[in-house]
Amino acid sequence: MIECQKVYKKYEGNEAVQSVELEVKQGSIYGLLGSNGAGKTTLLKIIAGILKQDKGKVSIQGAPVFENIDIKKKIIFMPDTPYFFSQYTLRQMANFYSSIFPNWNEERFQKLQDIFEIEMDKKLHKFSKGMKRQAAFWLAFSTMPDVLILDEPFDGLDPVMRKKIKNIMIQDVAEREMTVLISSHNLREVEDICDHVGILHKGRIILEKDLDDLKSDVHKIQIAFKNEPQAEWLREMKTLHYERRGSVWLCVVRGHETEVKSYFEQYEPVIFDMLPLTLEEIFIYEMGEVGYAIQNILV
Ligand SMILES: Nc1ncnc2c1ncn2[C@@H]1O[C@H](COP(=O)(O)OP(=O)(O)OP(=O)(O)O)[C@@H](O)[C@H]1O
Repeated sequence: MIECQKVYKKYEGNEAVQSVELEVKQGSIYGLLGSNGAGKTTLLKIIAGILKQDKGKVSIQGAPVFENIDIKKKIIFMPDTPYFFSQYTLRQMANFYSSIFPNWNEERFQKLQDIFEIEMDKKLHKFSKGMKRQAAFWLAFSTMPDVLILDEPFDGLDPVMRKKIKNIMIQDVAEREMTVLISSHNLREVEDICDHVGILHKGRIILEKDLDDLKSDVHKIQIAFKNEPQAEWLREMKTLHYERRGSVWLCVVRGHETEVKSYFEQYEPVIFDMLPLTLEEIFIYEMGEVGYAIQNILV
């Protein structure tokens, strides 16, 4: 659905996006994570066809996006600061959107009044930051987009509104296979809705994973023995981390659950617990392995 091949963009000597390969499948929600200045906005604008890459290919539904009006009618790009015509009300903005987006759904727009807490006939520039964000989502959802590209979309929204918006998004993904690409510098903000995540660091994707694979593949083990095994007992395991707390070992290992279990059970432990890892822990261990600090996206 969304495909980037070796995408590169430079601003006056600053290589903002470097050889990025990225694929977002139809009906998937992809979280693009990265610290400030990582290149997220630049990449999203390239994908949305607002900026042109210097090198590489970008396509949506198999077609290049830049200057492609037909594709752009099916995409919504929501910038980190929503933009509206300065003197317009939400109703007037809606009329404008309906003239541009052929799939505009007036019935849905009316229905969403029950969700969003903003007045339709008040000028948008008088709204607070969070209300403007609500208005942007209201308009976006009413265009029935095939692809939603969101730059830091939850900034300024209260927790209740975040939840409501995430629910509508998930519903659209489930019911009509909408594809979503969300940038964020905060893993916790997006981990409950994304099925894929990619981490952008200094213009490069340094990690890309399916979240279910990630969660099912990494395990935290607490283990203790009556008779301690030989010093190199963990050598056969793909170990991301281990430490000893008194007589109990804490190990983070990668592998299939059954294989991991049978490996540890051969040592006949007196304590053996497999504990779930939070996504945050998985990232810390994974990234530790490739040698990058990612504290910024885990705040
Ligand atoms: N218009 C521009 N002209 C020159 N350099 C730019 C421009 N826009 C972005 N950059 C640079 O490109 C790099 C990537 O910026 P970008 O805005 O894409 O990062 P980001 O990951 O979205 O950051 P943030 O999380 O802070 O919004 C940064 O070093 C930035 O200074």
